[in-house]
Amino acid sequence: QWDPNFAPGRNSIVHLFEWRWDDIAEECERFLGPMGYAGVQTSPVNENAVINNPYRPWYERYQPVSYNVLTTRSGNEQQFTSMVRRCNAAGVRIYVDVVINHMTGGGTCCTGTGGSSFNGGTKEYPEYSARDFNGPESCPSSSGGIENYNDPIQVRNCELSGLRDLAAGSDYVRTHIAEFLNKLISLGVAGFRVDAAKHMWPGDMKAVLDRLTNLPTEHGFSAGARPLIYQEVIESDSEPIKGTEYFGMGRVTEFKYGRFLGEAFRGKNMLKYLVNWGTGWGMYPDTNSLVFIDNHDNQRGHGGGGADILTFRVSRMYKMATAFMLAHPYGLTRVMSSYNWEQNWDGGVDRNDWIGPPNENGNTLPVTINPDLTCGNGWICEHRWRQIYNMNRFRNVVSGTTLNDWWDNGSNQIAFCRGDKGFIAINGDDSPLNASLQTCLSAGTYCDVITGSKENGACTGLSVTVGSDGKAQISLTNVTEDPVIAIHAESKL
Ligand SMILES: O=C(NCCCOc1c(-c2ccc(O)c(O)c2)oc2cc(O)cc(O)c2c1=O)[C@@H]1CCCN1C(=O)/C=C/c1ccc(O)c(O)c1
Repeated sequence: QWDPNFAPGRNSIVHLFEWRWDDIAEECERFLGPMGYAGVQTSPVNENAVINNPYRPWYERYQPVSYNVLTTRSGNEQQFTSMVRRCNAAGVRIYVDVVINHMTGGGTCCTGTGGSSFNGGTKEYPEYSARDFNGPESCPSSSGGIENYNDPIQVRNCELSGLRDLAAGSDYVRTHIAEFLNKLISLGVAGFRVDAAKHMWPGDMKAVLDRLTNLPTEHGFSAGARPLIYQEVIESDSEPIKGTEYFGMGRVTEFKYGRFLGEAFRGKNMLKYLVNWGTGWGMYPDTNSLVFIDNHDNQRGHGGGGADILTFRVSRMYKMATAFMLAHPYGLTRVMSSYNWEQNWDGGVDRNDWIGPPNENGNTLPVTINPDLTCGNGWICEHRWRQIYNMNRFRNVVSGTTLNDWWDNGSNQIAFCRGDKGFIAINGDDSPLNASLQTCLSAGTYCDVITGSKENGACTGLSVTVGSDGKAQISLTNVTEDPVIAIHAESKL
């Protein structure tokens, strides 16, 4: 269902992509809890195929081998269980990325990350055998693979990029998947990101989710709470399958969000048009949508969104777009937290888009924290960038308010209030913004949370003086590092 089961006062999920369980547990206690983040999306927790060619790619996590063996390069069941408890105790929920549409590739063989044997060729896995998979009787394509994305039957019943396609119509498969998800719920997980949901019949998805238990009260959930579900559906204007088919089971990833914001902040669309951002732009209703600037797939240049997706590599635009996302009331927000890899552009394609997490001989490196609170060992930690973690707090302070007092200069300078709790101004023009604007805040001096924070009763960055009429002189040159000003009720001196 659609409610994230967040602890009070928290609003955003962070995708700690490929992080180890021990590191997530530490991060919940030392950073995410104290900074007011609401939850973590983890990488898949169940055993996956060990792929050595290319060497241990990120997408090996998306080739399941077993549901019963919770051992991956992020850690084992004991470490996962401990992490969920520690994060829940810190007020941070855990959402697991679950891959339930398929198992490994047909050519993949023979050992999983937990040591299990399997054979993709013969469709033999520890818990599944050939009869549990779709074959020619249900897949209409000659190759057995998805050949035509305009045929919803092929998209659901044929093999996605060669991956063995589970027959989710079978009672055994539905029950086995539900047992896997219920095991995770018993460990304290608050919900699931359902990978490749577009490739599952909505009816099969519903049959599985109807088998799920309530969230256990001993993990701090209210009685009768149901797991949050958000389903990955990469829509395309030309494809018949739409996210709305999946609204009945939970939220759906809204890929238009990152595409449109990428276009706008890259200057392909004027920021003034963001005045009706949300359903006004044809995006899903607020309660059905899970929104993000980029994700693990489209930050690599493919998947839903193409070349306009903003990532950590274009950090100035990325921070502007993220500030807008976290300030705006629309959608359940997810912040991407990436690792670095050296791109190798060759004819418009990154030949290195497969590269897995920082590692030594396939063992994922721990996340190290530098004295300036940034991460080392190749982890980018966007969620630890001051402009982003301060805007996460902004989102918490303004929660429950609407968007009001929109202002723009007719092109790329915009500003708006959130009730009487927060105010943001963004300058996307190549000329300075210098105007007296309505901030909707009470008179006083406020710390700008983009250039700094309010610490020990003082502003470490710029401060803004609001008059008794709620107006303030907002001055944003276009050459500053971050052409954004944000102030809120808790950044007042
Ligand atoms: O070229 C590739 N794949 C073919 C084009 C991308 O198609 C895939 C899509 C896909 C792409 C676009 C769509 O509109 C769509 O409906 C599905 O979803 C997947 C989901 C998985 O769990 C595992 C996969 O291997 C894929 C996949 O290969 C490379 C090599 C194998 C993995 N992979 C990839 O590119 C892996 C991509 C991938 C993996 C996990 C994800 O959650 C995801 O969104 C994409």
